[in-house]
Amino acid sequence: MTKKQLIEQIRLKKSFLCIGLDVDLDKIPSHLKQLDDPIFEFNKQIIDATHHLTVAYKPNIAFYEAYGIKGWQSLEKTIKYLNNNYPEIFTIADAKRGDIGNTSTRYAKAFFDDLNFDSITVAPYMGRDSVEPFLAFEDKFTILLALTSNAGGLDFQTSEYNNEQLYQSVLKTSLNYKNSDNLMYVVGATRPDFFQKIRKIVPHHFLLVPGVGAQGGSLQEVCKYGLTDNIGLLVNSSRGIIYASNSEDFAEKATEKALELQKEMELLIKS
Ligand SMILES: O=c1ccn([C@@H]2O[C@H](COP(=O)(O)O)[C@@H](O)[C@H]2O)c(=O)[nH]1
Repeated sequence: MTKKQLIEQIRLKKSFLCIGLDVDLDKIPSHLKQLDDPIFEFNKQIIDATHHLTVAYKPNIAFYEAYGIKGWQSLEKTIKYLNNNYPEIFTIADAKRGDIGNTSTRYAKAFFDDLNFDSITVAPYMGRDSVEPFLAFEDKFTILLALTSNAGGLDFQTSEYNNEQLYQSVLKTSLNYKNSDNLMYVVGATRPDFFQKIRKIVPHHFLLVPGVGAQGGSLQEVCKYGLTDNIGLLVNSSRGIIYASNSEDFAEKATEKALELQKEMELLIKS
């Protein structure tokens, strides 16, 4: 998918919502657990119930790897289901990869070529040659961790380094990477005070913003400085939507939660 197509979808749906598919078998409704592939069935029903309200889905790969080969098969079925039935949806593999160049290339092939995700999250710590192999893929996006939502994110990301904080250095340095137009950045919704500074460095790049919902981040606060003329945000909620109920009505309840966020987004886009 191109950035232009993503922006068109945001404008069409009046939504910059990303729904996280972080499936935990201990949390899904019990009636699904008797099925052959409960993870895929859960995802399918969540996707069918929410696709009109969201522009992106973000399976966090850890939730699939945790179930071994069966989990990986559920992931494959989920991304195929999305690509076949809702090709307009932007897909994010939240895998947080990155390694020496030839290994990064293999990660990129796995997620972009084999699984056909539109984007992947990547850790910036190993630098240019660990990130550029992902950026080499046309119409695919590399979402670099900049300032994460978790408490420990401040252990290193705000440390001073060459008279600036490490996350600022990640943003500035990565803008010089080859194909840096293919970059997006992860910035936690729990860090609203940083958005103004971040937008000074990356005024046009998309930010993937997790931390609304279960982690307590505020959509309004994120949008105050995060929104751009082309929206420039994908705001993620995982548990707050997919586990709104653990009964037979889980998909309806997910629709209700997604609709609440979409309506809030619609107002913010207008204002
Ligand atoms: O800084 C980060 C980076 C990634 N995440 C991931 O996003 C979702 C958030 O889930 P919620 O249930 O909405 O809290 C999850 O997959 C995280 O691993 C993040 O939270 N913060």
